[in-house]
Amino acid sequence: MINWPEGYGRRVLAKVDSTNAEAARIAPELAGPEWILGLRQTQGRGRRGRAWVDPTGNFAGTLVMRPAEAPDQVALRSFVASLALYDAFVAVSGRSEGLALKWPNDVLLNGGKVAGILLESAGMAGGTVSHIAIGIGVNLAHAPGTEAVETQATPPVSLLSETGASVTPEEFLDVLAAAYARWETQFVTYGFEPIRTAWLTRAARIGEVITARTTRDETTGTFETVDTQGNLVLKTAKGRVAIPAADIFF
Ligand SMILES: O=C(O)CCCC[C@@H]1SC[C@@H]2NC(=O)N[C@@H]21
Repeated sequence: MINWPEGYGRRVLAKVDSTNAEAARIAPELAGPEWILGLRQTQGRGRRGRAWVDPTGNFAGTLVMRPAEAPDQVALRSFVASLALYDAFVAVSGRSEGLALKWPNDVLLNGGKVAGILLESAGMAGGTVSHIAIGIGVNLAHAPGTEAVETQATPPVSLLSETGASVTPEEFLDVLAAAYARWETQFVTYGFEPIRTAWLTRAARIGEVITARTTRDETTGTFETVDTQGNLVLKTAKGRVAIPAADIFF
């Protein structure tokens, strides 16, 4: 273990249903932030109720924390985690070429999805959440087949296939945890603005026409920015639209 960040716990499980489910189980007893790594995950879950396919050799991990914060503040952690992932990929592959962040919380490598984040929070008490689970899945060694993803979704790729970098989940955790701790310190010290600025410099398709799709509707427009609440801002024929949650299609 190299440079493990002070104050963060680390547990490695040989087999788990979902590291996010494990996070919810251990949250009540938590003394401080804790990383959970699942070497084998049998019921990985993705965003919007989708399953997350997790072949052995890929990274499945969750950071569980109990910040005394309101839900809207907590939700901004997906940008913190995206930046940490970006830095971790640069550290393990030695390059930033081809890396980009896709709103709200995917990492792209050479145009394919190499990592996704599922942020879950629970248990409001006195206006703050009782815990958050930042679940991170990284295709280190294997990309799931395109049959595992929706039509028109960004095709999955793996770090190994795109860069030749062979990294174990444990090695990736060490690098990711250190990177996350650095961005988390920025966030709690200076707020969302430096995170937002850094995220935008790494954003995919900024200034281009994209489509944001929810279960109810679809909006197409020019990707202008991400606002101070983390919303996607599209310039459309009807004016500017701020979108809090959606899937993006290029
Ligand atoms: O849909 C997405 O892009 C988000 C995928 C998140 C998957 C990770 S794997 C570790 C953690 N545990 C889960 O059950 N899901 C997340």
